[in-house]
Amino acid sequence: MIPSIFLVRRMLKIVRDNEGVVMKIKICGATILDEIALLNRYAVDYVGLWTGINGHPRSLTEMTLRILAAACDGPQPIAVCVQPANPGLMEMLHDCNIQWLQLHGFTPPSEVLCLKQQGINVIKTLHVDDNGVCPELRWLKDYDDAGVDIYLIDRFVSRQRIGSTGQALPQRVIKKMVERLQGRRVWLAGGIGITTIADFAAMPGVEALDIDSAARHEGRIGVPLLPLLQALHDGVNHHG
Ligand SMILES: O=C(O)c1ccccc1N[C@@H]1O[C@H](COP(=O)(O)O)[C@@H](O)[C@H]1O
Repeated sequence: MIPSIFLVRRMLKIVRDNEGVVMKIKICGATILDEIALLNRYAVDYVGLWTGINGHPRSLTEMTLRILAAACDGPQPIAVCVQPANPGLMEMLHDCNIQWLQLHGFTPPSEVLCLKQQGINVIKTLHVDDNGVCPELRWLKDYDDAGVDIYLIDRFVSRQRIGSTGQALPQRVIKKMVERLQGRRVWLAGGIGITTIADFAAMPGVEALDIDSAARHEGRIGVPLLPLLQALHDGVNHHG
């Protein structure tokens, strides 16, 4: 049976109140106000808004970014980009009152430092393949020194398909990466869905789960979200 929105909100409050098993949720790639309204209602923690990604069907114009960010009532908006080269980016984020920037490309530590000096919170994606190879690890200390706030582990397939693979990394690879990142804030993305979310519900060292594909039905964030949150709640209870 599908629980009511009120029950889901109560469940999520329990997830958050239950010390030690809190798991935050980010839903990525909202493009319309109806999606933001749903994420507000379900008390999701973060909303990813794609911006400045040339040729991406869900990359937002500045005006839409501003409207969607302003509509976030609870969830914190995160601008998600691949190359933060646009000189007006920081001004735009400031105007839109967006305090978080997810760098999903191969931005070097020197550029991260520049962005940090302009006062934005940075989430740096770590591209990890199924063998556990992650090119950014070589510069981990430089990223730390540049001031990366959060590291996001995502499955890497190819430069032609840099995100939203809808496919998970092997568990042993995730565990090894989380160990390697010990002492840092770590988020996890890549194929988190209804059948796997419970496994990640209380994963030590992971602060938030980042979901795109599995929250969508016919391209829109919607129907699958409630069962996903229910499965997360069940997972928290199971592990707790
Ligand atoms: O989806 C994309 O095409 C994309 C483009 C630019 C930046 C990020 C992108 N996707 C990211 O992929 C992960 C997880 O996706 P999934 O749950 O495996 O479908 C998420 O962080 C998105 O921001």
